[in-house]
Amino acid sequence: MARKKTTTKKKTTTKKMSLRPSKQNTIILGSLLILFSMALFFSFVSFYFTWQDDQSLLSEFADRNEQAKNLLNKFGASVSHFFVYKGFGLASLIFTVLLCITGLYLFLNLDKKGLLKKWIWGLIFMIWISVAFGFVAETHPLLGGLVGYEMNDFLKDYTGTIGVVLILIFGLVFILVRFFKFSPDSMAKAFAKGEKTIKDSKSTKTVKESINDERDTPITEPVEEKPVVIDTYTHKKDIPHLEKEDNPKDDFQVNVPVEEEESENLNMEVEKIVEEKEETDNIADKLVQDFGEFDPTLELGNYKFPTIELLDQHGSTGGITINQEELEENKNKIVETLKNYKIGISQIKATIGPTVTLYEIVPEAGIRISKIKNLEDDIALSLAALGIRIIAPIPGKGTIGIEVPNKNASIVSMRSVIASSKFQKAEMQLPIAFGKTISNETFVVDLAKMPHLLMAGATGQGKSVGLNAVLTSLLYKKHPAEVKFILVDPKKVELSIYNKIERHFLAKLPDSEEAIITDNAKVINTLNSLCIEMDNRYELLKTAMVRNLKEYNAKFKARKLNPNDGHKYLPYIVLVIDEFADLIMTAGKEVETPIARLAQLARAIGIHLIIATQRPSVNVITGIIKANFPARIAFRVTSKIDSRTILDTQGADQLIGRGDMLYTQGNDVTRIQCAFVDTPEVDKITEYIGSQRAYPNAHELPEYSGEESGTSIDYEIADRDAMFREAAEVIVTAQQGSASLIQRKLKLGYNRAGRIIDQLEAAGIVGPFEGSKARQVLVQDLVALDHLLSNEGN
Ligand SMILES: Nc1ncnc2c1ncn2[C@@H]1O[C@H](COP(=O)(O)OP(=O)(O)OP(=O)(O)O)[C@@H](O)[C@H]1O
Repeated sequence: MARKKTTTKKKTTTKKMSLRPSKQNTIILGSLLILFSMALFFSFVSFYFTWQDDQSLLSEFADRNEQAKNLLNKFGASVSHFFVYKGFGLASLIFTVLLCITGLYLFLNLDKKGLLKKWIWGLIFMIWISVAFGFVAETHPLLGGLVGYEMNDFLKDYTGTIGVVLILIFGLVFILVRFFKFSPDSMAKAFAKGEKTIKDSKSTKTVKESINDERDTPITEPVEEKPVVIDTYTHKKDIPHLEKEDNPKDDFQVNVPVEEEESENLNMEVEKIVEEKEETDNIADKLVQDFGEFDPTLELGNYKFPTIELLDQHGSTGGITINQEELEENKNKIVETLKNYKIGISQIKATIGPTVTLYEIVPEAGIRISKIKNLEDDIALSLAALGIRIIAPIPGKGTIGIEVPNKNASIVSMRSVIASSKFQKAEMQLPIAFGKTISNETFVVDLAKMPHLLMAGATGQGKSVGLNAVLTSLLYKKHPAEVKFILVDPKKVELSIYNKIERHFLAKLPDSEEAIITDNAKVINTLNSLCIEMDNRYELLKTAMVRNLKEYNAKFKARKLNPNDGHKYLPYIVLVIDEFADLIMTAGKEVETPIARLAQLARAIGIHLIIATQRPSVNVITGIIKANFPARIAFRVTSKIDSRTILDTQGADQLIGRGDMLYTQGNDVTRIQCAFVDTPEVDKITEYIGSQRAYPNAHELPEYSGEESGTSIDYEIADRDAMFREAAEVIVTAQQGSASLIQRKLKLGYNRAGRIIDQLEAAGIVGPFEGSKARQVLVQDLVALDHLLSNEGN
């Protein structure tokens, strides 16, 4: 086992390395090219002075006793012989320059767009120069090199001397026009400029003289006042106007066009200077250009999403069968019952859902709504049906709704909701298809928006199926890189089917064997670890200057965040706790506090909680939990009080069970028939996913050393936390040794409060860890504490 683990770890590191090499390797390659080009340059230059002496050594390269005079010894002599003598002669130096430029581009990681152009022009220069030298200095082979000599010879054989001259002139013209951008115009301008600058120096003198001589007022005015006006406008446009109007003299007019021409030329140069691209954003652009956006799914690139065929139809063919007689009968009974109570109906309409039919009635004018509401039980009695719910009035409509269960409820299969286009096309971060509403519409919500979910209902009413529907929805929509689950299952059997996808979708503490947590003590550690993960994620978001996980991941994908600074793609984490009541009964505040903290703060950083409970009593669903779980689902409960505890309103007590549920995310309550997914189906899905290539391990949560690990630590007095004394006073005053108390009173983080508790234990102020109970406080009062602490140093 251990062996297996190490090899897999190695694999991941090599994989990670391979993502980064380009940047480091280009720097190395760049410096290598620069140094190599320098070596070539020195070799070539010194070759001109030493080639005669070294020529005899060329054939004795391997002989160590022989030494060449070239600055780079035999290497220099050989390479230069090849490049200079047998190659391009003096023009070979251009090659070293090109090599050096390439090295610099790589070393400084510059945009390599212009590099190819430089090489093409460099080679054209090399050929032209070597041919030119070959032509003018035929007897000096080192100037033109063998290439120059041979090409010259070749051309001469076919075109004669004049032909070679013409070809060389054409080459020169080509280079001047295309590379140096020479044109007859620009040459003429350059000449004119030369002349004018000479003239300028003369003319400024004459202007000054002429100012003094003749026109005093028209010239002194603009000279003194106008510059102030000019300052507020662009110089280029205003100066000419003023000067032209006021000074029709030739001397002034000459100055103006010269300036304009200069600015034209300057404009040309300005266009070339486009060197702003040095920000991280643009580096990111380049990275995105080079490698594309970061793809978090790449590590499991071949991952196949589960297919719809893995899910059963459960006998439902999608349509709902409702008996027309039943409809008519129910309508008549409703109308009659209401008539008995002197409530007239002006209109009635039925909407058939999978389990219930909604009869919408519009009462006659003047009828009080509360009257109908009070008749709920009577209507139920006359319809002889359980689970009647009256919605008076239906929010957003001017009608009163009466929900009557269908005699033959149809099952809403998970398959039908997963296959629905509403779910398939859902552009949500964490889409969940719960089931179908009363009007037979697939109900899809985004867990990321909820942002946490509380599920409650009496036993056997469909909670576990509901949890499976949530998890299945996510498995059908999300890649293993995008979401991780932490599953807490005190019943040990409900969620164990998800073990198969441990290395794909589950997250766990570093040292734990099982990914699915069944032990309540471990839940505390996991929750605290999640709190650390939350703090870490907030830190990452802060440095990335984004507000939530979505923006963070988008920025990371666009390669704007450097993995070397600790940034990484952050998957959503969904914590599912089945049987929360059990947990809160055994661990109490120790779970409630981290859960509340996570629920309050974790929404922005992609940690979402789903807690399910059988016992919806107030000591389980406490105020603090309720306040932080706006999205709630109630399956059937046994009493109105339970319904109120979950939903803050009654109604859940009138559900018919078997997945009939009420969903609220604030004010509105929606009745939904939960989609049914059976254990064998989930089994097939997890099998399908589990048989595919997985990550080496389950996603690791940050390490959390619980309070129990600190029992034997002997803390030095000097190492104590700055808040140690305050914490000791809080604990002694309250006579309750718990980290969460310190945390609350002193507003400290988990880790710090935990450390202080350890230090208090080491100082003998509190007793050892006692599981879910608070530690015993060993100091009676503040006087005793003072005494203890002041005697400590002695
Ligand atoms: N959406 C549904 N559609 C049809 N039948 C359902 C649905 N949900 C639950 N049932 C039926 O109710 C039974 C009990 O459901 P489930 O196991 O989810 O209940 P539970 O609330 O989790 O119970 P417990 O709390 O005891 O675990 C299921 O075996 C199934 O037959």
